[in-house]
Amino acid sequence: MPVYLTYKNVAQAPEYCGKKNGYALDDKNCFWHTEFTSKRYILYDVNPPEGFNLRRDVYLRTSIFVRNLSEKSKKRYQWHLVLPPWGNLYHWRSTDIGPQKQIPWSTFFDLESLKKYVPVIEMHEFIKEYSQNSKTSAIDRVYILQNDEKMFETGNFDDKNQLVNCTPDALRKYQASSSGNYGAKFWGYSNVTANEVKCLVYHGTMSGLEENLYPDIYSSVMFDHMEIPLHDSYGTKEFWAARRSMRYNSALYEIANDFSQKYLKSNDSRDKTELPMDWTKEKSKRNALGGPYLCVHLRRRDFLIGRAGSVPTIKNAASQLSIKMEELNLQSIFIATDAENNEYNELKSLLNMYAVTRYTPSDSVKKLYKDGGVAIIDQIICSKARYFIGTHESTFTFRIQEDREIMGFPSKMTFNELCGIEKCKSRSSWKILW
Ligand SMILES: C[C@@H]1O[C@H](OP(=O)(O)OP(=O)(O)OC[C@H]2O[C@@H](n3cnc4c(=O)[nH]c(N)nc43)[C@H](O)[C@@H]2O)[C@@H](O)[C@H](O)[C@@H]1O
Repeated sequence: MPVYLTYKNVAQAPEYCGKKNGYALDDKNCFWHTEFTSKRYILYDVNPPEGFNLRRDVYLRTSIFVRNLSEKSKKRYQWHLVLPPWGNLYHWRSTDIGPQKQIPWSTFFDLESLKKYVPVIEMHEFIKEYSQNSKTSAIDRVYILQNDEKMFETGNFDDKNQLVNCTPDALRKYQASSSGNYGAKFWGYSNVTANEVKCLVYHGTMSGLEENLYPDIYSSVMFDHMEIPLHDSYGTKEFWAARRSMRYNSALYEIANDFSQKYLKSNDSRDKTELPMDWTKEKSKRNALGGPYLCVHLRRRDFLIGRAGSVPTIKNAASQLSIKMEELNLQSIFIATDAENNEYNELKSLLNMYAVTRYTPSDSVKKLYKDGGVAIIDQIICSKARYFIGTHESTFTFRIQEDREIMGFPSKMTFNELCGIEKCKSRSSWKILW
């Protein structure tokens, strides 16, 4: 992609640029200066093992960063955030629904809502828009962000933003071709390449990345390992505005609502869980009642190994849930879980004095919305329960808690966790700010 703005002023354009109608043509590709002259694109990717719900948090950090860039640049540049397609996540194990890759954000989220916070475009739109007449979209510069490994040795925790030589290991994914162009198979697209790849040791918050953008030179910059920069504004009004813009695909709400009406006697208007269509019209409230059921998010699988102390046995979970059900005088329990069937069945039989249910998607729902969509349906159902109890330090649980904060539940009905086999750990409760 040529650097449109640099040569927009013909007087400044190098001699070797062709000139036409008072504008300069790019020397390499002879692309015309068109309406894209001030468009700038930020792309990003995340460490492959990270799960769906941490990735959603990385999106929040990045969207706040891009929105701030737009505000600072005062229309000189139109900053756009390119949404990295979803795919190949470790936890998405269903094999009967075809490959789960290059999934656009619109499968899971409502793009119009996201756009009310920051201009976003899907990767496939970017490829079309950016490549113009060319066969490939070459991102101008890619930064591979790296942690400062020496920080703990030296005890120096100052912010860091330092270009370093890339090790062959860091560059493994970015093989350079004989033309010097890097073809990384970005998200599996063979027509997306990079002109330059740099390694950057980074320690600090998102806003510090700005000094690496050089928008007069580059029109597209990508950051790999975007999970490394920290939030500038975690828990602030700005954070919550970005979070509120993350409404789900309306079809997922419909599926979740149909299920809760049918099996959990839930109804938005009676349960006071209605929200305005437009998230910017939402107002602070604490009167949500929720449907007459308790929802538990029971995280298993890798948590049983990596976080064995902070998750309960099935027996113990059942006993914690029965105590709560009695206290709340409820009859129905909804279980959101990644547990194996035998664990779910054991829990269900231990709780046989209650109506225990979980959401099982039809084949067509699975095919259309994949494992990510099914996870969101579980999250929506939990977000509307009278009482929610989650799993310690699961980002899946955190996202449900945030949705409940937005809907206006009393905090004590939301910030609850199952105690693990060791002991109950202290809970975090990040309350909404308006
Ligand atoms: C400690 C870290 O924890 C992180 O997990 P954690 O935050 O729970 O949450 P996630 O990062 O979302 O990863 C968990 C994934 O497992 C599935 N999953 C978990 N619980 C449920 C559920 O109740 N219903 C459905 N439908 N699916 C569920 C779902 O695909 C979800 O994205 C891991 O991603 C990291 O790799 C790491 O292990």
